[in-house]
Amino acid sequence: MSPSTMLPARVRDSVDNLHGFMLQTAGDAPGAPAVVEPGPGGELTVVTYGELRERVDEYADALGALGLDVGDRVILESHTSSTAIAVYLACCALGLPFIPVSPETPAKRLLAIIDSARPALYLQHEDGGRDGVPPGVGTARFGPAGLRVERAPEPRARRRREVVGTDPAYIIFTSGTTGRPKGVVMSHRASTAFFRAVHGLGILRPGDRVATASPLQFDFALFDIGITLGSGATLLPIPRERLRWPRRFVGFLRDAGATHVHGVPSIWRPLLRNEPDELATLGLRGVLFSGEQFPMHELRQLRSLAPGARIINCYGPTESMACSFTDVPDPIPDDLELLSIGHAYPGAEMMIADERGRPIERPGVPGEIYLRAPALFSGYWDDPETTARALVRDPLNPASGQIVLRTGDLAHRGPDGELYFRARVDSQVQIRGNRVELTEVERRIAEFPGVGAAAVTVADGGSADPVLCAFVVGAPGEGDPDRMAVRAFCAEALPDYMVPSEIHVVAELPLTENGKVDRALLASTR
Ligand SMILES: Nc1ncnc2c1ncn2[C@@H]1O[C@H](COS(=O)(=O)NC(=O)C[C@H](N)c2cccc(Br)c2)[C@@H](O)[C@H]1O
Repeated sequence: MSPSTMLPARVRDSVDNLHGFMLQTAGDAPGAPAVVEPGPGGELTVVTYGELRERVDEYADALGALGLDVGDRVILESHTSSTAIAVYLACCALGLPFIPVSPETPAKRLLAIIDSARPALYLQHEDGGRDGVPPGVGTARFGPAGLRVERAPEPRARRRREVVGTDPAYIIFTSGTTGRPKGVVMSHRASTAFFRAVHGLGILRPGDRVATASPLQFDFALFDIGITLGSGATLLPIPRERLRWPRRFVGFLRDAGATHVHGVPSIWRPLLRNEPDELATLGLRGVLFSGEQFPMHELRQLRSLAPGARIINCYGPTESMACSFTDVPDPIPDDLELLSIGHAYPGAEMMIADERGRPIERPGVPGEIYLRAPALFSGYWDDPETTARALVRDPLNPASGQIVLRTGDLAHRGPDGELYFRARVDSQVQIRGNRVELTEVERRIAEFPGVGAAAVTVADGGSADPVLCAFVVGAPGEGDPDRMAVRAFCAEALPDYMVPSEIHVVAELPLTENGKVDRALLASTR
């Protein structure tokens, strides 16, 4: 059933669209809880699927009245919330590509995104603090009372009639290495195909309560929204300020009755260090992590504090949403040094190939991961050259016209064909003429008994070779690791050019907006 807008229906139930996919439960069980979030007074309130659908219809009517055309972009500045989800699904129903940004996004970066995406409308919360949105972009505020337009979008020609499955559903702007933001465009067909395939893995079911830790501008958040609502489960957006206070983080999980926690590995570091006993009493049934490797000591500790929980290692770039979901073994074998990223989700396939695109079959030989899947991004916004480097002809059958994704990640195959992530292709450096994978050095340092997590960067060595710098935090419950002992531990297993010249013990590792370890910042602060 499409929203009751004044316009003729733009989306038919038979056409792939995230709106229909995520609200099917609203039809089956309107009374089921969709989102649990702090209300105006801070107390936890429940928004049911039926209430969510009503909000979506209200926002679709309000947005529909602005005369926007299919394909006109809408930027939403918000944390994850039932209102943000209602705006997101209303945009899907009207074919308005959704661009999420978080309130923490710096003004300069936001202006770069606006300059690139040329949105029709900029939406922020009723009491959002953003100003200075350039003229030419409509502005409005949303809240429980609905939508309030401040500056109407410019009138535009209406060329489109229906939302088509290959139309963009959302655009995620990631911080491109060149500093110019890269917009990853994902279509309705790709994202619904992905969620349908992943649904078969049985990660969630109705009644599960999923605490989501990622900011809205990270596709991890859109994944959590999609897989939770698509499974008829309940989403618990973790208030941002709680993530930084372990006791309040655990308190939220307990008060909201979380059964599952989804987030990048780094969200666990403060909890494991400061509130292990509280964590152990939560009775979590599932943990899903993605975005970076989970340091082995920390993962072992989490495993012991959530006995019986299904812990899933989810690997994949935003350009594909994800490639694989691999269960962490329970128990984790003592001699396990490297987590597998397994095989692609059902209906997709990962293969590895060398620099010249020749497939690699032999176990242990590293190569770049290529993904064959129905759920690939449409391309980078307004950047055909970079797109052509990522969406390439199938190396196995170039003549076929099939397009596969070059992930930019290095991996090798294990004995049963399962993959092991090694590094980003662009994170390899040359030290004294030797190729060094920074991730390999990090992994070795993180094996040292007293180290909880490590990050390795290269600092410009001036005229000489780049200098390997390691930043380490102590293992939970341990003091500062002995730097000389760490260095000796590296020298036992790594060639001398891979032994860090500098080892800095830090209280914590700095994180990016998306919660990953911020290596660029570490490299610049040495
Ligand atoms: N599990 C791992 N082990 C190791 N290295 C990982 C893992 N997952 C990623 N990465 C790295 O992060 C890169 C990608 O970064 S990204 O584009 O910001 N996307 C992400 O991080 C998040 C990713 N889209 C995602 C998040 C949640 C659910 C789904 Br479904 C998909 C990958 O190319 C890898 O280099």
